[in-house]
Amino acid sequence: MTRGFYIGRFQPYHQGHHRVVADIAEEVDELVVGIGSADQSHSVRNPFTGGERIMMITKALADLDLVTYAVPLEDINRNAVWVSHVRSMSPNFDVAYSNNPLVVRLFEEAGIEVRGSPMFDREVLRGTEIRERMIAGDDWTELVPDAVENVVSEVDGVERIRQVSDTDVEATPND
Ligand SMILES: Nc1ncnc2c1ncn2[C@@H]1O[C@H](COP(=O)(O)OP(=O)(O)OP(=O)(O)O)[C@@H](O)[C@H]1O
Ligand SMILES: NC(=O)c1ccc[n+]([C@@H]2O[C@H](COP(=O)(O)O)[C@@H](O)[C@H]2O)c1
Repeated sequence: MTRGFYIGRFQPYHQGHHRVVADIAEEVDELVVGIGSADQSHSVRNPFTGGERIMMITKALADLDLVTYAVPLEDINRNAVWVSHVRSMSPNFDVAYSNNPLVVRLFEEAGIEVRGSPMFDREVLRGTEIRERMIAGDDWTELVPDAVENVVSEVDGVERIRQVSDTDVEATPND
């Protein structure tokens, strides 16, 4: 039995992540999806809460023939103990999947095997691109699984990211 661990911010969970998970499913029996920066929300870079990202991932992965666990992970301000933090919150895992150089380094220093994954259609399949399209009013829905589109709609996510991306409205002078 092999259990994998795939970490990301998933702001939002998109088709690139989904392709990676489908590939990982060929290599492991179970997968922990670690939702990084789970304490961050309501900003342009991190619009969705940990709970909203749990919904996106749980619903998007429902059809996969793979046991998955979505685990929210708050950031901590000490990289040297981050892997211990992850381990304290996650089911045990045998191999971690990431392309993030800091994450790779921290897991390798902790003696955990790390595997990279190929990038799919990275020109457009990027959280940053999707958030920019939401703000601009361009079509972003084709870049995410249907389940994610539904969650964004349920939480009024497009209106939220547009509102928080706005600069302060000038106060009207009284005199
Ligand atoms: N299009 C993609 N194809 C394959 N892997 C991807 C793709 N986009 C992101 N990943 C990988 O998924 C993991 C989590 O990514 P993350 O949540 O930061 O998404 P992102 O699209 O890079 O987001 P952002 O643009 O918000 O930084 C990382 O290891 C990242 O390399
Ligand atoms: N010290 C820490 O809290 C720490 C260290 C390394 C990675 N992380 C988190 O892991 C996640 C990595 O995901 P990405 O590969 O999508 O950047 C991010 O949410 C990042 O904040 C946190």
